[in-house]
Amino acid sequence: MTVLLVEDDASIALVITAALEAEGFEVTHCDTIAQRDRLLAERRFAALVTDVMLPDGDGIDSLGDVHDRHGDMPIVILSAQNTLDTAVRATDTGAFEYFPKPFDIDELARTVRQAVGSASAAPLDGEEPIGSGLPLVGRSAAMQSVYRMITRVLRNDLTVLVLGESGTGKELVAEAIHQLGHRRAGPFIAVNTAAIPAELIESELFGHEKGAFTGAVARHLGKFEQAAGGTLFLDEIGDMPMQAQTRLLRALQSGSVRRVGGRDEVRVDARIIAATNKDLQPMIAAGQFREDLYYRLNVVPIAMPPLRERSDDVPALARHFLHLATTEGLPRRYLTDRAAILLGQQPWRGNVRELKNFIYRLALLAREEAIDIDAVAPLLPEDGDGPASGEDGESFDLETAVRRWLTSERPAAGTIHETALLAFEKPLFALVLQETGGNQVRAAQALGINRNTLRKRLGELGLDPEQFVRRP
Ligand SMILES: Nc1ncnc2c1ncn2[C@@H]1O[C@H](COP(=O)(O)OP(=O)(O)OP(=O)(O)O)[C@@H](O)[C@H]1O
Repeated sequence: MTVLLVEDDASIALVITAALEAEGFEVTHCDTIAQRDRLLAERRFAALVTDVMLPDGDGIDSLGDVHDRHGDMPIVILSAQNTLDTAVRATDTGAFEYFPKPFDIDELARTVRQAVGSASAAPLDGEEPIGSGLPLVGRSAAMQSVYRMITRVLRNDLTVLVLGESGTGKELVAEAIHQLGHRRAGPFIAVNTAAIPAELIESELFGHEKGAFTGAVARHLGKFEQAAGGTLFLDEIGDMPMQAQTRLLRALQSGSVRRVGGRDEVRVDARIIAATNKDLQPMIAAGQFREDLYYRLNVVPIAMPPLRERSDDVPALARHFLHLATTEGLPRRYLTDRAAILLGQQPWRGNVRELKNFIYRLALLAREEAIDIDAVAPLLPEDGDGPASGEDGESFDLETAVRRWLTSERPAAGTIHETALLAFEKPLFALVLQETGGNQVRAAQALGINRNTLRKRLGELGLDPEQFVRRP
């Protein structure tokens, strides 16, 4: 993957090139806006990194519609003018990140890597490898705040608390911090504290000595020790029993653990990332979560937005998962824009996890290579809020009715239009006949069809006009 670097200061360009190459990129370097535009017209780049003050103009103002034309190419802007104005102008271009000079060169390189990772859900045109770089997909403003927070903790060992509803990607964030951070050579150990029986939590986390309790046939290293040199991810921290919370707090405070049944304190060298989908504040108030533990863990909070608050990420996520499904042996499929929009309108109460499962199901069941709304709609959960309503209530009702019909009938692909018209005709004719009191001549006139056609269709649909005749 090649990054286009526009920087007229040769020494800065050299340093940035080295850092980007260390991140695994190839770099094409140029000094001017004119060269930049020529290169952009010629080929695709994974990202554009540009200075602002260039010999032939302003690197931001000259961007014009570059972002529109290269929608999936992140733009990273470097500037010596640390004014709010430059920052705002940079953001207006759709830039992924704005770096005031002087900046941390490694952070810049990682941000580019991350930006490319997040843009990697580009349409399946086969040009951009998907899944490289950061595994997190989504370029919404909400996710950019998340990325910014991630970049801030990569070079330190500050404890991170990832908060958010189930399925929003909390574990993925923990993995990203580990993978991109300075502990990446060490292990990433994840432990779901909610899944371990209360009486086993301590031995799971801190280990036990041989004979510490019945069944402890050998010494066992706990997760803290297993994570030495790496990262320990404590998931579902809000579900931890009180006693284990106390032990955990002690370990965090002292920086050491004692194995169950052991005497010695063993120093721990693990970066701690905790996560929960619980709202800890009320739990603290109710005495269910230790306040001091909360402050220990909540050094750097990262709040994961629910998917419904960043629905502009849904199409990219959906396409990303379709691609993943292909790599796992499911047939190659792609989403039409209409289908992607329909997906973006769903509430996704189970967040990204629900969307992911849905897309895998879709990839499995869709018969056509192009997945359009007719393939999506029948699989949508029934309790979904459905597409946003139109201005007037009636069009909304109709849309809902059609969607319900699609869900319940599930007509075979290739027959939907015909089946839908048949399904629609019957109640329509019945209603009009009801209005005309079974008078077929007036009904045909109102419908604007030939009387004989109406009669024939009524026969085919099994509708007896007699039943609508009003009797005194
Ligand atoms: N931004 C994203 N880009 C790509 N995949 C994502 C993203 N967010 C979540 N996923 C995927 O969605 C699934 C759920 O994510 P994850 O397990 O990280 O959620 P979680 O918030 O930890 O959930 P829980 O609270 O239930 O443990 C995973 O398969 C993950 O890979």
